[in-house]
Amino acid sequence: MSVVLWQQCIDFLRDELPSQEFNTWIRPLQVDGDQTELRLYAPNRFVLDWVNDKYLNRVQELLDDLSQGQAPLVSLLIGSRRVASTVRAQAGAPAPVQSVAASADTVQTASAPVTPRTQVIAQGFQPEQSQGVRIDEEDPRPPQRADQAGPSSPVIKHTSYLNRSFTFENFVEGKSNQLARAAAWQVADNPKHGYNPLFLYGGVGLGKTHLMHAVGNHLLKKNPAAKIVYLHSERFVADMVKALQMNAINDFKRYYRSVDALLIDDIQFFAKKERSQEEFFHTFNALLEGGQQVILTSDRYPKEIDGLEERLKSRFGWGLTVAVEPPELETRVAILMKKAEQSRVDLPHDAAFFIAQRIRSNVRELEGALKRVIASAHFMGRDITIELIRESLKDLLALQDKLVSIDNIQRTVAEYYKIKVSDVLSKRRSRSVARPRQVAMALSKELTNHSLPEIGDAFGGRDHTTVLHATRKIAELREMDADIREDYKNLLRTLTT
Ligand SMILES: Nc1ncnc2c1ncn2[C@@H]1O[C@H](COP(=O)(O)OP(=O)(O)OP(=O)(O)O)[C@@H](O)[C@H]1O
Repeated sequence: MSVVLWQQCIDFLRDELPSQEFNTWIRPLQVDGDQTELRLYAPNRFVLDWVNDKYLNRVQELLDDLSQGQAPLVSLLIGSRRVASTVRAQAGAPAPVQSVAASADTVQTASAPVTPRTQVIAQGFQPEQSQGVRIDEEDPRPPQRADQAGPSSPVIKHTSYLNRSFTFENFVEGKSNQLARAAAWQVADNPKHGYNPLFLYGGVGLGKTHLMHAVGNHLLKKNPAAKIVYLHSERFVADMVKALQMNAINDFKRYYRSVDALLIDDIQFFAKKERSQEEFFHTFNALLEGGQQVILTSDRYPKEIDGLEERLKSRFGWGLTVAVEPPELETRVAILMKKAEQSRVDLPHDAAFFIAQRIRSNVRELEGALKRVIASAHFMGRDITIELIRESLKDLLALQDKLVSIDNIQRTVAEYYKIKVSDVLSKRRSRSVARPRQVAMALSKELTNHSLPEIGDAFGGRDHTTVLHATRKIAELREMDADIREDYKNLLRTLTT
């Protein structure tokens, strides 16, 4: 009964919270219980503390409302270990918190510290030539470390593929990546915390790979002998196929199970590759059981990756799953300033602001634009000014302007809210039309270089004060109303990528 109640409760939370928050904190909670008790299992302490702090009161309120005052006792636990608090949900009453004794745990174990005595970093597994193909699903031999693998071991190229410039120091923190950075830092600095696997997800070029490498680099700094393996998931698949062809699958298994930390990028590429998923599943389990750290990235939330086995999706949720969002304007400016500083280039603040205002899609594009500007300044022997930026990014800026015309914004908003463009332009004042119109005006102000009177004109000849009012109203609602916040974010993404 309490589980059913919980399902109803999360439906409300899904509506109330921005999807990133919901996915990070509420979705990973597992649940069981009976008439009198509802047990919520957080995958680790980080999630537990956060949920306890931020959402438990609301959960109690909802449960109380839904059960008409008959809410069950709510316990928050890590895995199956009772480490936190038991909270009696009572309508209208503040939540009393009592300590509960610890019981034996079963699930999440902390990852081991990086073990010394292994060679540096290898990008991937290189099988020796051998004849025939024999596929052993399970290798009965215990995993060996790469340096213990003996003369018949695969040839492992000890080449560093970690990008040494992707460090925490070079990573600019902002609202959009704060949580991901904090989680990555925890893993890097204190791998015993048990955030294993760390799963970072988000759109292209937003810093997932950078953060992943930052963890690897930090682990290496603490222990230069650690074996940190970074690779793209396509490389894992290719290695596996090669190992199968060369009858070296057991070496493959041993190799990947011998690492101190395995960093795999863009795991959405595993989708629909069943054999690779199978192999990865065993590797992943072996590493987790051995307390070795796993870090994964993907372009979307794991449960939303089509063609990925359920058991993998569910195991990814054992650790910590965090989103990296597109950076907001201030962070984009800070990133540009940082990159310019790294290149020892003098970038005036107004020039950085100008670029950041126009290039909004992702950090990779932002970096690309800055590189072009720096190259132009260098070749022409000129300082970086807004004029120089306009010249060197002419095509890019023209494209951006074209993409985000007021027209396009009106069409996109109308489509999003399932209303007609003519409604957006009309004088109708009903909420279902007026709010989307205000959103479209606010987006036009943010995404185009048109003045308030020009925007007013484009919206059926309205006064500039109406546009001003709309932008202020939407800014206020984005702070207070999760739906509008989410809508605005989705529309921004659609219009700028
Ligand atoms: N917050 C940041 N501070 C500094 N540099 C950043 C930040 N975010 C991203 N970058 C830079 O942007 C570029 C792209 O980042 P990265 O490769 O990590 O993106 P990604 O999210 O892994 O994208 P993809 O999914 O395409 O692999 C890198 O050069 C990285 O250093």
